Amino acid sequence: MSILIKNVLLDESIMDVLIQGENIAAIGPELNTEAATVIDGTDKAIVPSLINSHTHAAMTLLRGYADDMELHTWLNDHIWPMEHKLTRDDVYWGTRLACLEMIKTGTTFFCDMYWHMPAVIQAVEEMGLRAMLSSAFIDFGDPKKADKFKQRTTDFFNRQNTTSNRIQFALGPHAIYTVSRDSLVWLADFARERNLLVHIHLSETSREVDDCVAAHGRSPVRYLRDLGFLGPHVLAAHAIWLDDEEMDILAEHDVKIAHLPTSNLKLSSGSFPYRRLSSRGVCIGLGTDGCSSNNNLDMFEEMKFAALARKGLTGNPTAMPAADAWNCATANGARIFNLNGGRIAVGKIADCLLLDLNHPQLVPNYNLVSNIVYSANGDCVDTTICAGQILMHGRTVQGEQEIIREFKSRIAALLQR
Ligand SMILES: CSC[C@H]1O[C@@H](n2cnc3c(O)ncnc32)[C@H](O)[C@@H]1O
Ligand SMILES: [Zn+2]
Repeated sequence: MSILIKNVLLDESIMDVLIQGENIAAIGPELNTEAATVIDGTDKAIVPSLINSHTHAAMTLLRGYADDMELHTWLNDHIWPMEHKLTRDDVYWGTRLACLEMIKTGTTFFCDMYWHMPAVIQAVEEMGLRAMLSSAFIDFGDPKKADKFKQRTTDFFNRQNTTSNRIQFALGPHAIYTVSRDSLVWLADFARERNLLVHIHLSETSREVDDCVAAHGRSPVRYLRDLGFLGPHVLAAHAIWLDDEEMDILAEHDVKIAHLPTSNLKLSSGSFPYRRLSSRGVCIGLGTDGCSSNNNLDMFEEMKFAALARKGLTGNPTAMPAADAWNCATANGARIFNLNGGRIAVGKIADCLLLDLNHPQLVPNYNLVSNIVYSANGDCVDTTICAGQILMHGRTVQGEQEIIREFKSRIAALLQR
């Protein structure tokens, strides 16, 4: 399968871009070649598609279900009781709706952590996206639950769960307050033996830090370091409440971070120390978190919130320039998940977007990155391509109506339980 995109804006120039198979095969001012599909790129810009570094996709099922409260009340009193009722089919349709929303807003890769993993895998396979899927682990300090999750994790990684090369798997210990010390050590060893990424919520609230100091005599980052948990394969979601030494520890261990500005603002979790981490060389990706703490999956909004929150919370308008927000959502995400993408160049994976340069929010076009971060939203995406497959063209995604219909019927059934 080949796609030729003619006369498209790439950086400052009008180019033709040829996609062959899953990769970008050629770029030039006028490519003299044939292709199975030809797209007119006039008045479109080609950019890399967006990388959502941390989400819980099926939480589309809980969009708007519990708002305007802090994390622990939100989780304990509202989200977890409701998640208890979710079936495999709920998660399947919740993830399909999430994938639809991501395709429509220009995201082609997401890092997920959720329940009912086979349902998530099936949804991602069918929707054509790429994903890193983290197998959830929560034992609440109960040895019986710990044994069950260890067995479930071992079985999961001993099976072939997919034949798709678009899907990778990670370990997903939820957080230090929901996973016992023994299990964290077990997971650290398991990750090293099998060369897996470990994805964990970390230092999200001041309460998490206070509770950790009370229980373990040290802060969350020091606790994980002392357990031998930290390393370049660790992805920490949030990482807000850090002192200088903890930032040094994260940098020394080359821990990766998913920054989740909307979730942090909505749950009033705290202010992310972007400059102090990035100046230490820590690789920071951007994510939405789930749809109950955001409440959507639009990474364009996320870039804007990231840049604006930094300025508002620090009083410094240079705190996170547009180019930094863009890099977090593209090249940094590619580095975290080991994707040969994050930019448009020959040999890179064909994960890209065509933005509609006639969309009112993209005119005039003095600076495309400025427009993308501060003006655009997901509606400015005309075409979404992942692994050389066109998932949306002219804002049409195949099967969209069926997904919305089935999703709504799952919600009706869920409310009867
Ligand atoms: C183990 S599956 C993932 C688990 O995480 C919950 N969750 C969603 N958002 C957050 C957050 O910001 N901090 C901590 N936990 C969160 C989600 O509801 C699932 O139960
Ligand atoms: Zn989360």
